[in-house]
Amino acid sequence: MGDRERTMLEALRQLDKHPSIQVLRCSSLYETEPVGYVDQPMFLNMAAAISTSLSPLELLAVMQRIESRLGRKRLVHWGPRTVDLDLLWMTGQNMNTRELILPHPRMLERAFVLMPLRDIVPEDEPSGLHMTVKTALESLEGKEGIQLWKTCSLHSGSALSES
Ligand SMILES: Nc1ncnc2c1ncn2[C@@H]1O[C@H](COP(=O)(O)OP(=O)(O)OP(=O)(O)O)[C@@H](O)[C@H]1O
Ligand SMILES: Nc1nc2c(c(=O)[nH]1)N=C(CO)CN2
Repeated sequence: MGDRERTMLEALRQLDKHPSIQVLRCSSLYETEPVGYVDQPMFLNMAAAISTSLSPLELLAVMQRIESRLGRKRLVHWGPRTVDLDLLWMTGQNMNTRELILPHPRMLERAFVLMPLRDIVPEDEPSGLHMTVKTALESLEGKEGIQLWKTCSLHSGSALSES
């Protein structure tokens, strides 16, 4: 909801500003048809690769603080929201607790996750997933509901900008 692109890039800037987080790569932005609860406007989705010394739960807490600072509102399950930050996976970390499941349990079913991920995950990168992002994407339907919105790149000095 709201200025989706601006909110998303601000979330990324706030992550990068954290002393223990560095945003390494970010995908293009994609406009995607809503999945799950379909009677709502299009989403913008993107993926970013970060490096961090934080534990998974510490990172999740940072992400949730950023969501609330940016005025996250969600009135309907899987419905419209201002911003939603999900942790997809962390190398070497598998967990299944009430607060955090890693890798994210629904990521391989979601073209709106896999298309942006494909931009930033090298094809041969061992991810800890049981299949590559490319294979998962090939086996999915519904990719037609996803359009490139804007390319996005990281520039030197960690200033995030679009082109
Ligand atoms: N990998 C994960 N990334 C983010 N949140 C997670 C993860 N695993 C479990 N959670 C928990 O899920 C809770 C609900 O998250 P949220 O409200 O963002 O769900 P959602 O984005 O609407 O749905 P979905 O999880 O299907 O994308 C969070 O409070 C968090 O504790
Ligand atoms: N297109 C799209 N649909 C969704 C999304 C999303 O990020 N993009 N997130 C959901 C729950 O997190 C539910 N449905």
